[in-house]
Amino acid sequence: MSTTMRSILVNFYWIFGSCVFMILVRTIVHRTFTYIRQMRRMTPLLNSLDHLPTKPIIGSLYYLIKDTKDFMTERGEKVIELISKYESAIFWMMHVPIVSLGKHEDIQAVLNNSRCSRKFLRLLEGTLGDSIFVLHGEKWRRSRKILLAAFSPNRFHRFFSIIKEYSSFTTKALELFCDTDEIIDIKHYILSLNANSFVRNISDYEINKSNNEDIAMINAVIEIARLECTRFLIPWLHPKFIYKTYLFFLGKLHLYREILQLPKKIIKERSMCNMTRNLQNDKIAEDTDTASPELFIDMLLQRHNGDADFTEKHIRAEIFSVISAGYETTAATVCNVLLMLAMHLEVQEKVYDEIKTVFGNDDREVQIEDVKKLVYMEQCINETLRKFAVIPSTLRVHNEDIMLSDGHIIPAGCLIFLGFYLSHHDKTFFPNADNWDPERFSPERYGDCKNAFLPFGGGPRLCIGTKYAMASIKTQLVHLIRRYHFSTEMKMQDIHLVLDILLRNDSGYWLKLHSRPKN
Ligand code: HEM
Repeated sequence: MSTTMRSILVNFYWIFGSCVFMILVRTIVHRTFTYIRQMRRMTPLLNSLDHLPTKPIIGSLYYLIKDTKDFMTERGEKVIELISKYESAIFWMMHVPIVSLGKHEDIQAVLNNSRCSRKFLRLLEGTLGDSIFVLHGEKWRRSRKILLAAFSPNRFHRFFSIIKEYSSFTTKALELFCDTDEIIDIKHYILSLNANSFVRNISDYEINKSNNEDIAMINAVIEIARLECTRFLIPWLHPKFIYKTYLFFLGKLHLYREILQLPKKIIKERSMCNMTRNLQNDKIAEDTDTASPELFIDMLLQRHNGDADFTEKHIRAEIFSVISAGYETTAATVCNVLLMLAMHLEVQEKVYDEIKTVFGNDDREVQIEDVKKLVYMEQCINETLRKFAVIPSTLRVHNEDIMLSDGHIIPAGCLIFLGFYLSHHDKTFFPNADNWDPERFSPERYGDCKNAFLPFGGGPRLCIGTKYAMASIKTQLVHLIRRYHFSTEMKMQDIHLVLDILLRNDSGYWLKLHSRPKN
């Protein structure tokens, strides 16, 4: 290399290096000043709220780590233990203040405030991309409109036949363990039932059990939820670069590639299928262009065709988000209900009697009309969603001050933690809240606790899958309980709850299956 060339290169490196350094210093200085300015305004308002125990620098995180053998699995209980002592309180995740709300009036006031956003979820961009969870404003409205259309009750007929198909397949697969002494963890069967039926419902795609990639994506969703939660609790992991380095050292970077494989395959297979159909039949092509398509994936593809800004990346993000929001929440609820029924045999018999009343001695298929008639079963599902709120909390940010019911003010820009779990354990509405008692949701008593029961959130961002989830859970339970009587040796105190984005039971769902008398 000539000397001139070398000196040009050296100069280039110097200039480039200095620029990067300047940008870095500018960013740090800018962030520090913004933080100090924000804190100056926030501190007097925050000081009027109760404070969770805090240590310098590390904040309340110290109390989550203290006496903890495994931060990943024990933090759920610790967070709940810490914040459940207060109706509203402030806790510091290192330098970030978070206001925790547990009173339903306050939670609902924030949920109903359409100006509260989930900006913090930008953190999850790497995982969720530009999907409904991360979007706001007009883009969020458009995404929500598509999802509401895709999951509207007039499409339930199609959903039902798929859920029925997989439920009866699972019921048959469990035959192997019936009337044996074997105790099985039902979770794997229920997860697979829900993953398969959910993906088929949104896209017609069949998860290939022999294909490791499909299964890897499903498993990766669970692991990523745990990692993202750790990232949220430790603000030093918020910058993308640091988080990626952290993942690299944990050997977990591949998970983020894995989760996109299934959406990619779904899009490819569906696009090819639509192309073949259109070639074969021009009439169908016309229909797909004008009418509202049947499947969620087709709705996304239609939008993709008519909107240059809605790229394939957006479709992947939407598919991934809806799969992660839909299948595991529903599966966890089915498992929780089965475990509760196995622990409370007299309640299980009442549910069985109700199934017999609705279906008679007939082993006929479940119809949509049947779902409404399963009133007592719904009480059991609601009580389970109360006690084990699958989504135990959510977060919001607001750019204006908010006044709480007790007159305290949450300053603008502060992260707000909405504790559905705390509201579900409020003793004013749910006496003996630790007990599992479906009678709380009996028609006579439901009015007393309705407002404090928020398993699907509320306000403009109310869960889109509320009706779908309830119908799906009931259908699965009918198939299983009609065929098997469940028992367990597990006790309430054996259930170990782990918190990430969902609240999971980490101890498994260990059940024994006994056959019911055939009609
Ligand atoms: C038992 C099952 C389920 C529970 C407990 C549940 C719970 C929730 C909760 C609490 C929220 C509000 C989160 C927030 O306000 O930040 C939510 C939002 C959402 N849920 Fe569900 N969900 C369930 C099933 C489903 C299903 C089956 C779908 C599939 C369609 C779904 C799709 C969504 C979507 C897309 C949102 C975001 C809505 C938005 O931001 O506008 N969920 N869910």
